[in-house]
Amino acid sequence: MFFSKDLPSPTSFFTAYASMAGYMMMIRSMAHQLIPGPVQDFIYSSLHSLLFRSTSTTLTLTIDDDNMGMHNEIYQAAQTYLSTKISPEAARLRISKGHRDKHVNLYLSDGETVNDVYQNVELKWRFVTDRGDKKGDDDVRSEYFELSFDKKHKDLILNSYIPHVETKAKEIRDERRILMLHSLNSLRWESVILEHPSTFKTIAMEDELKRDVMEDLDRFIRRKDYYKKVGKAWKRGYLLYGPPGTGKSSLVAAMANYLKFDVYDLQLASVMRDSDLRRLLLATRNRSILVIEDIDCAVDFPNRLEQQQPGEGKNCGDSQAPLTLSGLLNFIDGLWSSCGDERIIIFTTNHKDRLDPALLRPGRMDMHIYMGHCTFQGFKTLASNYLGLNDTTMPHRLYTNIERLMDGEVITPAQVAEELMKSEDADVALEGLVNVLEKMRFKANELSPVLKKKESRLERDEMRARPDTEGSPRKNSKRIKKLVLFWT
Ligand SMILES: Nc1ncnc2c1ncn2[C@@H]1O[C@H](COP(=O)(O)OP(=O)(O)OP(=O)(O)O)[C@@H](O)[C@H]1O
Repeated sequence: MFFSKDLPSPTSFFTAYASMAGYMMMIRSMAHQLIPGPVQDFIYSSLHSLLFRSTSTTLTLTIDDDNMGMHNEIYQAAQTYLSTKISPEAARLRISKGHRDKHVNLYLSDGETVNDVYQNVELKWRFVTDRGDKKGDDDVRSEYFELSFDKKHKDLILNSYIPHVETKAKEIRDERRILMLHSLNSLRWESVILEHPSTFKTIAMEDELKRDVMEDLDRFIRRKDYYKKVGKAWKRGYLLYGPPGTGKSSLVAAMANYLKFDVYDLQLASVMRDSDLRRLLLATRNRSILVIEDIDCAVDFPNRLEQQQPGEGKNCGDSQAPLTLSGLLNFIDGLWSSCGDERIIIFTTNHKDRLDPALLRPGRMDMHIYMGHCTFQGFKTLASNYLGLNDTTMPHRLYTNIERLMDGEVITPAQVAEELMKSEDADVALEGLVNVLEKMRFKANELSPVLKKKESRLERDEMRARPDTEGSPRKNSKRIKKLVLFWT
């Protein structure tokens, strides 16, 4: 039991307190002078973690944009992912727009937070701008995200949530991506926005072939690690062949839209030398499709060699050497494909039989795709595109007629499209198509097999006697058609 007479008097209490505080101040200022700053920080942080470690259940990951001098892909992914999760209450946002962006992009600004939920786990993102010790010195500024969540979900977040953020970010980027068409102008790539409407949904092709092509593209995109493992460059080659107007260019555009890849339209007729080709190919970007159209007539390689001036090098390794098919193929298989990722090359031709065997040998083009005349299935796709006729509702009364007349040998999809565009009234447009089909079939039946053979031989001889050159009207009209096609 205490008696009030045992307690110190207020005067002696305050005297003891004052001298104690004095000692503390003295120790503190001595510690400041004697112990170096970093050691003090270490002591403070150790004490802090000792005192508070056991009480905190939150884990905070910091994600900055530095990965040993390279970009940190998680930071980039977080930035894109969070831009779609910004709350309407956010008070400060950053705004930017690239020259290829259609819309402005919004990003979190300093101190702004985003709450997210993943598999019932609550997460909190915060964007931090750290200006370092020197206030106002922009050079020492670092920016990073903080991701906080309950510690017990650490494995889920690292192994499942972060990959989820990366996948979502890729989808968002792909969706936002503006495709470009690069064409040659005076041996330089000139770029315009590629807004071609063709997709795998709108293209008239047999369903099975369409599925095969899409699966092949998907597999190619998925297999980055596989290509690395087997030591092959991550590239894929396609040869599209078939008569004019069967959709080869449309398929190129559909592939570009599907993959969100830019298109480089390499007009070989304007490239005369190996060195120019190398420079142009090395200037192409990843995630792109290189198209060489009409390869059978675009590159008259034997003629180029004949045109070679005396004294000009003949070796394809010589930068002044004229372009040769083997030079082109070797370069595409070698340096070009190994110095970039996700490259696709497409050759198109109306005459596969005229191609150099070097192009056709196994392993050169991974997939040969035949684009043929319009089948009834292809017609239904076009009727849906142009007239809005849906296959699942009651078929149009003329469908039976059209199916009988269209056997995949008489009319091209381009000709069908032309007929369907003549009227917005489905009855009128389809009646027009039936008339055209009947005329075509009549003409085809009229020609006896002997006559047909003779006609195709005559046509072939005529083509041989009139080789395509850069300035020929046929070539020019085709090129103009292509440009119009791409730019509309
Ligand atoms: N398979 C198809 N599916 C949808 N539309 C097609 C198809 N084929 C042709 N078309 C239509 O016809 C037009 C011309 O087709 P496209 O240029 O793609 O054919 P192509 O086979 O590349 O012809 P060419 O061999 O003359 O270059 C396209 O703009 C498109 O409207």
